[in-house]
Amino acid sequence: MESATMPHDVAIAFDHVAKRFSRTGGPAAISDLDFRVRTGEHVCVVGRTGCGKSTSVNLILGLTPASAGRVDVLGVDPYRDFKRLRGRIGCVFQSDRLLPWRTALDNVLMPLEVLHARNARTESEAADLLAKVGLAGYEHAHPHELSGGMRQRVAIARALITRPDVLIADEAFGHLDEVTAAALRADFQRIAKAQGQTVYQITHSLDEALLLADRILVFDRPGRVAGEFARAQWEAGGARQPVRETLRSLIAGGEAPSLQAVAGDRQVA
Ligand SMILES: Nc1ncnc2c1ncn2[C@@H]1O[C@H](COP(=O)(O)OP(=O)(O)OP(=O)(O)O)[C@@H](O)[C@H]1O
Repeated sequence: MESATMPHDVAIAFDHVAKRFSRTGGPAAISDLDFRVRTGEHVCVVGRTGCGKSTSVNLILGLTPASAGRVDVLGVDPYRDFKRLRGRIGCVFQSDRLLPWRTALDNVLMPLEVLHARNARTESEAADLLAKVGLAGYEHAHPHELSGGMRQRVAIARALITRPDVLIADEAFGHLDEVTAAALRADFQRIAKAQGQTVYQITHSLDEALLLADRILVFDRPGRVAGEFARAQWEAGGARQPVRETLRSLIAGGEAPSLQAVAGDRQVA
């Protein structure tokens, strides 16, 4: 069902969402998540282990229902009406999840096959995408012939092949060596920005969040937003390190010093 109240410039909305896995009570995985992601915005979510980051991804993907509140993705309730979101959300996870018996090109084309949209034109688009992520010439390689970083590049191309409105990345670069991760992050951001995609990215790396995000959300246990920062806040002269420290403090679950106080300590204008 189309949401009547969802503004057009909002791609993802969590409206006081709670999630419990046990029907008989038990602790909440998410207690009260309330935030919006604007169309075309790149939001990175950070937070300590068990604060509900992956559960929020599963809610966006309609894999599990909210216990209370409302999740809205592109004006659609993803749990009740996921068929309306098919092809509109691309995902990259920590493990590449490639099918080992398929070539790189055939792995990229998988989402289109599910949509019955594989044809000569889309095959050529898949080859172009592989080239965009630096894999020209590897179209017919199988996953076992590729390095971990190359396999993750195939997974990124697969996430992009349907030209999704929303890209989800859940620890997508976390297991790669720093040089490979840096190159992949740059390509991922360049392509997503060029295509105007909304990105919802989970990461454990503050450097990654500060590099890629337009806005950073800090989650705390059990599943609530403990703080948020917009790029302008850490790009202001000298503010990057104070923001970093505030993020660290929020993630640790301690009392977060006010950003102004931290900046003031360091005599930041
Ligand atoms: N299918 C499930 N059944 C029961 N409990 C679950 C399930 N999935 C997650 N949880 C619980 O929900 C809470 C949040 O888990 P989640 O995986 O979303 O956290 P996370 O922030 O992604 O953690 P991490 O950073 O370690 O990946 C945890 O307490 C976890 O044990």
